[in-house]
Amino acid sequence: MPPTRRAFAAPAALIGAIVLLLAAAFAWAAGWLGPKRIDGGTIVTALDANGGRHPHYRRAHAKGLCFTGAFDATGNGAALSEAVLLRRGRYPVLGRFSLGGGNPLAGDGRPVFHAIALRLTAPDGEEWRMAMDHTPIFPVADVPSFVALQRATTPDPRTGKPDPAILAPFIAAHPEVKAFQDYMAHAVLPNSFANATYYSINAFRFTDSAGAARLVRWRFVPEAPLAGLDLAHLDALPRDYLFREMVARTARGPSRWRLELVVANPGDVTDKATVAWQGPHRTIDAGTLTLSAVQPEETGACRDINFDPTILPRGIGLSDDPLLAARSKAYSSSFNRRAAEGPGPSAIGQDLAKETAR
Ligand code: HEM
Repeated sequence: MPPTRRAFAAPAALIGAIVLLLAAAFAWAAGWLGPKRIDGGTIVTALDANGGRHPHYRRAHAKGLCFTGAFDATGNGAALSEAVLLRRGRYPVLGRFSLGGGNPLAGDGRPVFHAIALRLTAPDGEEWRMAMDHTPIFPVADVPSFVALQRATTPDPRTGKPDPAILAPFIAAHPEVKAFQDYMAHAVLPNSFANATYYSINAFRFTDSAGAARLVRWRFVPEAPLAGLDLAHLDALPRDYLFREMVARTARGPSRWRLELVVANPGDVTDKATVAWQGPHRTIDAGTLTLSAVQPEETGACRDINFDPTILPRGIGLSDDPLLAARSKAYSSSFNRRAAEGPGPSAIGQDLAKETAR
């Protein structure tokens, strides 16, 4: 019996649906559908526009100082992660202190991130790279908001300050920024790189040797007691005060921090860097970071490296926080630009060179 028209219509509709589905899948994979992805170059161009373009330097945290030291792991971190670097032992550390902002010669008296970047290396060459700020939270939680924040806070050339006509609508559309503003308004701005607590801010997924996974944020807590800069007279601070203080302090002896791993409680927000974890948490003392020597970027090993926080050892992985992937591509774009431009002289290196020439 010849097939009816109806019998032909059914497979034709099915084939049509499959073709549509494939076309949609292709469009999604190509980034034509779904949430618009922002590439690293766009993020870095927004940073350049905000801070003024400073070729040769990091597009954020441009002013820095290298250091070397060691991490002595207690072994307690093995309860959360199978990472070799959390097993009891001593591991070499390369690090970099920096201040937020894209101007490598800006003064130190600014209410900006005081920051540390670390690379811990295991005997088999495995690495754990981190970049941390002195605040437990970040102003925004996703990449479009980060780019919008750069645009909204770009100084107006006429006043040197953000244009209120652009900033006000941004703040209104981003109520999450308020938590960070409140934190900065009340927090102590450390008067030394050595007495700041440095926070991972983003959560990471730790997996132990039995395969159990937990979400963790961490912080490096200083041995040196916290003291603050005088917020009312930041302008009066000598240009390289914080960096020189660290050079002088290290000549007198090492600085130390305890690494605390903080495990998320059920219900903690783990995909938004704008939200702090409140109340008691299981906290593990994972070891001590000891800084023993500092070097200007010209002679240290921290300048020509990308402290991409997604370079992680086995046993530590990414959480669902979208900032992590964004950071990786932005750091990479910044690194590629500055690597192609060649390095420039650092603030503290210029100072030391002048002093030794005298
Ligand atoms: C979407 C969010 C973020 C973007 C787009 C971003 C962007 C950047 C860029 C472009 C650099 C320069 C990288 C290089 O040239 O090597 C940088 C450096 C840095 N960032 Fe971020 N960042 C973000 C979030 C964060 C967060 C949440 C933290 C703190 C937990 C942080 C801490 C740092 C530190 C410490 C450095 C300096 C690293 C070094 O010394 O090499 N950033 N950031």
